[in-house]
Parts: sequence; structure tokens; C-alpha cells
Amino acid sequence: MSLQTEQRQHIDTLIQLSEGRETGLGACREVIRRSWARCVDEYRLDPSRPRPVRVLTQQALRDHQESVDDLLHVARAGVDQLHAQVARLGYVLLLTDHRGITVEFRGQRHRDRALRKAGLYLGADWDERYAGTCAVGTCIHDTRAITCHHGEHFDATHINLTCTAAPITDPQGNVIAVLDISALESPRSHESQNFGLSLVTLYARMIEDAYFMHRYRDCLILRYDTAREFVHLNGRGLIAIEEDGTLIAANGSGRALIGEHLHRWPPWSPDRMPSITQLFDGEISDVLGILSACGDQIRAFRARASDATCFVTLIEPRGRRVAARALPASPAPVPALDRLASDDPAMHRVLKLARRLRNEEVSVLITGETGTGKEVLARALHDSGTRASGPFVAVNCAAIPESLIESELFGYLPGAFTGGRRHGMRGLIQQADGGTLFLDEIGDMPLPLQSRLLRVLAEREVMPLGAETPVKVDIRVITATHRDMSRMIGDGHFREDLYYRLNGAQLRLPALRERADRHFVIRSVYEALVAEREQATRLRADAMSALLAYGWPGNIRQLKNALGFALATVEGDEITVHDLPEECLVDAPPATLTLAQQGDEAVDDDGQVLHELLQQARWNISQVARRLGVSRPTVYRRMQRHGLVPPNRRG
Ligand SMILES: Nc1ncnc2c1ncn2[C@@H]1O[C@H](COP(=O)(O)OP(=O)(O)OP(=O)(O)O)[C@@H](O)[C@H]1O
Repeated sequence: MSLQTEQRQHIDTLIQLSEGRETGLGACREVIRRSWARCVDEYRLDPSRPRPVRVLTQQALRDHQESVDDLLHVARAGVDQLHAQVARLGYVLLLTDHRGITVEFRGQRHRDRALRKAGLYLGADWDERYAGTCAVGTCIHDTRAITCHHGEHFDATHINLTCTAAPITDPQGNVIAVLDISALESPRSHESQNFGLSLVTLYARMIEDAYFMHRYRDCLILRYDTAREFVHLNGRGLIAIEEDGTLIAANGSGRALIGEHLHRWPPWSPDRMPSITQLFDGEISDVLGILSACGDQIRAFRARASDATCFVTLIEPRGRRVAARALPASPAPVPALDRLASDDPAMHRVLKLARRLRNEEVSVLITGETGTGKEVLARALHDSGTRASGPFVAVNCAAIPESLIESELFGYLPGAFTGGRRHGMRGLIQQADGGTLFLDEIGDMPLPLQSRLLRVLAEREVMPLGAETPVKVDIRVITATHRDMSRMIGDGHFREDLYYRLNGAQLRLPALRERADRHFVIRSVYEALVAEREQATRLRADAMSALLAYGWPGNIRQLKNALGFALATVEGDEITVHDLPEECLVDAPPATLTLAQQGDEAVDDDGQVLHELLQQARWNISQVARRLGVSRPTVYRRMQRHGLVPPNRRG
């Protein structure tokens, strides 16, 4: 079809539209349809009268250029880079101001005349009000990136063009410029321009960010991304702040985060913005501390509104160091605690509190899913405190049969009961004298013993079975549980007064899948295993990627088992993805494995699943524990709850 025929048809369609008849508009995109309606109803453009291209005089052009001088200066490098990429594909590049006037242009010298005729030229006016629907004008109106391809242009003069434009906005979200690539000839299909749309959008954002950095160069700028590797290179969010954390301005991603925050917690006065420490879960000293940190100067924070982990770096104001007094002194190293985490916001909080608690006598309750390292943390607290030279006695209340807990904990005198040792036994509480008693799975402590434990804690003395006088004990108690203790108290399974005595301070360990420092945890568990086995085996990157992607329902214990399995079965000197247990190779853990993830309470409905797992494993409890990533006692306890008895013990 000739261009003239196409233009005539195009004009007919638009005339039908202007007369309120919508024939032939079925396939038209909504964004274009709305713009056409604006051209007819608002701007009173006549589709039957194509308009000549309007190019500004030199003087008028200079005025427009001057008004965006600062931006042009910053944008030039981006404009040149983008042009270098698209020129050989037949595109020219336009940068317009917010009114659609082309203030910067990169063309093709040999096609100068044709380009000028098409309006692809310095000084050309692409305002929607004059030029009709077009990439630049419609992009300015809608503040969004758009391709205007062939017949989507309103004016018949432009229907041989393909144009793709993306807005560049200021920190308030107002369009200050538009980046556009256009071609005189292009394939028919609209999809052929999709790649161009992504490319122009990317460069528009880079220019926008470069301009933001330039404009707020005298402020502290926080740069963040959800991928650690990209923060320095291309961190998505930019937020300029005062040294006290007050927000000054943000780029598009930063504004989206602030918007999300204000949506959840609206301000009580219209001009009240959240400070950076409300936006991210941390204190201003944690943020400023990034500047004095060693290593890559990136720190993870949790964005409160979305709960996403963001990796943050800080850029100092140009030519000025942030006042030394504002920079917090780094905390004194506490190796036993420091080695438990690298850069995870939740672990930062846990370890910060643990540092404060390590030399205190206050009882600590550690909560978290099974296998998150509650016992490891308890031991680190002990090792880093004033009781380090005393004993650390760990008791798993779920693993000791109920009938033996009392004698194990409190001890007994000779002849206190039949079946006891001839010389009696010093109970575990006494064994912890001068050190720490760690009571794991405290929720499994039988009710009658809870009262006795309460007495030990209140009076600091223990009464062994068969004894007449109590024995003084000097212990610090740390307890742990993965259960919902308030529910247990509500159900009458746990004494409230004991709970308050044990819960002097609470440390909640995050699940492995929630941790931003998973890479560090995998590395350190792996290195510990390799050192223990004296095995010089390397963990290859493909295996690491699979481990990072997995959901870890059984947390660090399951991770340790998986790595232990790989080390035991690997044939060469490096572990690849193929050496990992099969269940770690899926994106989401299989349904049966989510058993471990839930508290024991949730498992009540899941006896069937546990039964199936046991049958599959031929009642090998260790194997089921490994699959679920829980300890053997946990499996036994769950079996007991569901009345599951191994075939060889039946009858
Ligand atoms: N930071 C760590 N580095 C290396 N190994 C760890 C770490 N944390 C935990 N582990 C290992 O993971 C396993 C589970 O840890 P731990 O027993 O402390 O978890 P837990 O939360 O007490 O589990 P449960 O709730 O089943 O009692 C242990 O083998 C422990 O050695």
C-alpha cells in the first residue's frame, strides 16, 4: 500500500473517531486511544489537515536549552552512549525539555534532509498539543515510557515513523526532559520496538540518577538495591538525607519506597515525611556507620514497609567528610558472637542485644524455628561472658523421657529410688554451677517440674531427690523454644510466672531463608565441615547458587546435613550442583518437608504426612530427621503425638 493511501485511511479512521464513530479502533491500544481523544476533544486538532513540522528559531531554541543547561551537561554522556548503540540500527536520538522541544539531537548526517522534514531535528516541537499523538508528547502527558509506532501517530505526516520515548523526572516526579529514539523506517510489527523501549527506559533512568547525584552532591546520599552485587554499580534507590536522617529527596525507586511506607503509616500532618530510620529498620548510627565500615561498605537493612532486605551504601557530600562526631565508634569485637552472622538486619539486632546481655545475669529466652542455631547462640553468649570459664550444660527437655527429667535435672541421693545409681547422681542443674544452664525446648518441660524449676530460679538452690536440705547453686539460665509460648500459657500448658522469669530478655533468630547473609552462613558451615573432615574440597559456584536459591525449611541443621552428605559422597575434589541432595535442587521445598517449618502445633493435622515419610524411610528415624531438617528427638516427639509406633515396637 502506498504512503498516500495509508495516510488517507488513517485520516478516515480519525475522522470517524472525531464524529463519535469508533469503527476500526478495535486493536488500538488504550494509551493511544486516549491520546487521540485528547487531540480531537481538547486540542481541537483536525485529522484531515496534516500539520507541517514546527522547528523553533535559533534564539528560541537557545532559551529552551538554557533552561535545562544543568541537565544537558549531566545527560551528554548517556545520550552519546545510547546513540552509539542505536545509530547503526537506523535510529536517531532526541532529548527534549518538558515542553517537548528538542534541545539535544544525534542524527545521521547523510539523511539530514529527510530527518529534518520528519521533525527529527534540533529545535523540533513534539508537544502533543501541536504534533498530536507522538512518543515524546504522549510520554510527557502520561509521565511514562511509550512507543508510538507508525499509524499510532495522530498526524498523518508521521505515520511512517517509529518513536520510543521515556521520561526523565525530578525528585518530585515531574517530567523535566524526555529521551527518545526514532527511525524513518522500521518493521511493521509493534513488538519489534520492545527492546528499544527497555533500552530507552534504562538510559532515561541512568540520566535521571546522574542528575539526582549532581543536584544533591552536597548532601549525604544513600544508595540501595535488593541485590548486593549491584549497589555500587547500579543501585536502584537513591535517597538524599541530612546527617540526622531527615529525608531531603529521592529518585523514582526511593519515592516508591517512601510512598509504600506512607501508604501503611500515613503521616499525621501533610508535610511530615518519615526519616530514614523509619523507612529502614535501624538507627542513624547504623546508617552512618557504613562510612567507617571495612570491606565493601555495604550494609543490609530491612525496609519496614515491604519487609524486603535492602543493601545500602552511603555517598559522602562532595568535598566534605561527615562530621567525625556523627560517625559511631565500631563496637568492640566479640569473636564468639561476631562469627554467627555477617550482614543481616535481624541478626544485627540479635547480636547487638546479645553483646549487651553477655555479662548480665538476666535470663534469656531464645526463640526461632528449629535448626536456626538457638543452641549455638546460647553457647556463644556463655563463651563471650563472665561465666566463660564455668561449665555450659545443655539439656534438651524434649529428648529426655518425662520419667527421667526430674532425676536428670535435680539429681538424687543414693537409694532415692529403685533403679538409680548406687552413689546417687549430681543433677544437671548442679553440674552447671558457676556457669550456664541451657534448657532447650523449654516448652516440653512437664508442668509439675515447671514449679520445681521456678523454685530453683527464685531461691537459687536445688533439692536433689531424697535430700533433706537444699544445695546452693550459682547458675545463669538460658532457655530456647520454637513454640508459641503465649498460646501454651493460654492453653494452661506452661506456667505464666515461670515464663516471665525465663523471659528476662528475648532473642529471636530469623529463619535461614529470611537471612540476607545466607552466602556467609553457607560458607562458614561448609568451611567448618571441611576443617573437621580435613578434606580439601571446593564448593563450586553452581552448587552455591542452588544452595542460595533453596528454601531451607530445616534451617542451618538441614544445610549442614546437605553439605555433610555432599562431602561424604563426592567423588572428585569439588562439589557441584549434582552432588547436593535432591531435595535441595528444587525452588520450593516439597510439601512434606514443610512439616519442619511449622511449629509442632501445626503438625497436629499432619500425622499422615509424617507417617508416609516414616514408611518411605523404612522407619529410619535419623533419615526422616535429616529429610525434615529437625533433630531426632523432635521426630520422636511428633511420632508420640500422633501415636505412630515403629513396626518392631508394636505389641
Ligand atoms: N552459625 C552457625 N555456624 C555453623 N553451624 C551452625 C550455626 N548455627 C547453627 N549451626 C549448626 O546447625 C545445627 C542446628 O543448630 P542448633 O542446634 O543450635 O539449632 P536449634 O535452633 O537449637 O535447633 P532445635 O530447635 O532443633 O533445638 C547444629 O548442628 C549447629 O552446629
